[in-house]
Parts: sequence; structure tokens; C-alpha cells
Amino acid sequence: MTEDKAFSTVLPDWLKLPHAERGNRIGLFGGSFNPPHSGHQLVAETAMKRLDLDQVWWLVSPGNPLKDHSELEPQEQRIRNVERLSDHPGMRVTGHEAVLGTSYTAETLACILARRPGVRFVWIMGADNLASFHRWQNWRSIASAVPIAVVDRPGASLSVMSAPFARVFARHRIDETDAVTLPGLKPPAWVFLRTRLDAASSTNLRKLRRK
Ligand SMILES: Nc1ncnc2c1ncn2[C@@H]1O[C@H](COP(=O)(O)OP(=O)(O)OP(=O)(O)O)[C@@H](O)[C@H]1O
Ligand SMILES: O=C(O)c1ccc[n+]([C@@H]2O[C@H](COP(=O)([O-])O)[C@@H](O)[C@H]2O)c1
Repeated sequence: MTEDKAFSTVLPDWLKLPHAERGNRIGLFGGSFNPPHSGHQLVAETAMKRLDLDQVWWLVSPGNPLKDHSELEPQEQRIRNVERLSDHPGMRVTGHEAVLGTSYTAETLACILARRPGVRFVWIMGADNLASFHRWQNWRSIASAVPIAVVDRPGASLSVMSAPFARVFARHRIDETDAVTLPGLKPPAWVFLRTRLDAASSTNLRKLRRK
């Protein structure tokens, strides 16, 4: 029995790794999504359109290694919320990192790339995450594993070009007019996508809920 078949017999759908064909162009959008909001939708849809992706996989994290988890909703609940928000062809939602036993992106990517050979994956993130990307475990290896698309976010636009990541990988940045080529490029390669801005944030939504 293949590893995928063995997994599919025991795992609930929300923990499975989505299906992909060789040659597919797939965006990996990791996040806490605690809760998900319109800013996340904008990021996923912008990447889908501008990079001409076949699918975007929302990787709902068991818990960001750099964040406090005291207010973190259970992963399955966050997945159900993302499913309601991302009800659009091509969007897939999974908590597969819980199966892999990691929240570290470098480890997640190594597993996904090994299990889905021949797929053109791109890592997607908001501009605020780029500013702290050099604090992620093995961040240079992440940039060497998959191309990266950074989507603009209010308050973070100016920090993008001065981020340690942007400086180290300056010569690997492509112009956003060439964004559609990103999934086919050999990493490191990255693009900064300017778009309509959306100020939504999970922190604000959690604050509003407490009122
Ligand atoms: N409004 C937004 N515009 C652009 N990118 C966003 C926006 N909100 C979140 N993102 C990006 O989406 C991904 C997941 O974000 P996350 O789930 O941490 O949401 P958040 O609103 O930043 O949460 P929190 O306020 O709890 O830190 C990250 O890459 C983040 O940069
Ligand atoms: O690998 C790391 O060290 C690392 C550090 C911080 C964040 N991440 C991942 O980045 C993604 C975005 O996290 P968040 O909480 O900003 O939505 C999510 O998939 C996290 O697991 C990963």
C-alpha cells in the first residue's frame, strides 16, 4: 500500500495532504488563521490570480512556533472557519502539519516536496511575516526550497525592502510584472506583490470578541 493510501484510510479529510498532479502550480499559504478574515482571502486570491496557480493550500498551523498559544482556538475549529471563508474552486484547506508533527515551515516543506514530486510549489505570506522571516528555523533553506510570494499588508510595505531576507536575497527578487513566471523558477526566487490593501487582523478580531 502506498504511503498516501495508508494515510487516507485512517485520517479525517481535514488532516489529509491535498491531491496534486505533476506540473500543477500550487501556492502554500501557512497561517494561524485565529480567526481567518478578509485579509487572508485577499492574499490567497491575489496569489492565485497573479501567479496563475492551479490551487492554493491553506496550511492551518498547529501553532506558530514564534507566537503565544494561550488564545489559540483548536486546529479543527480554525480549519472549519477557513473552509467557510475559502469556498472557491482551487482553494484547499488542511491541518496536515499536525500529522507531520511540526509547525516549522522548513520541515513541512521537506515533507510536502517529498510526497508531491514534480509539483511547482510556492510559499505565500504577508509582508509583515517577511520582516521577521530571518527568525524562522532554517529560513535560508526555506528560500532555497521553494519560490516565495510576499503580498503587501498595511503597515508592513516599507519594512519589506529593509528586511534581512530582502537584503540577503536581493538579487533573486523578480519584478512583479513577471510574477506569473515565479512558480516555474528555480529557487531562490521571490516577488513582492502590491495590491489593494486590507487592514483586517486576527488580533483585532479577537479583541472585538472580548468586548
Ligand atoms: N490583512 C492582511 N493583509 C495581508 N496579509 C495578511 C493580512 N492578514 C494576515 N496576513 C498574512 O496571512 C498569513 C497568516 O496570518 P495570520 O493568521 O497570522 O493572521 P494575522 O491577522 O496576522 O494574525 P494575528 O493578528 O493573530 O498575528 C501571514 O502570512 C500574514 O502575513
Ligand atoms: O518555521 C518557523 O520557524 C516559523 C516561524 C513562524 C511562523 N511560521 C509559519 O508561518 C506561517 C504564518 O504564521 P502566522 O502565525 O503568522 O499566521 C505558519 O505556517 C507558521 O507555522 C514558521
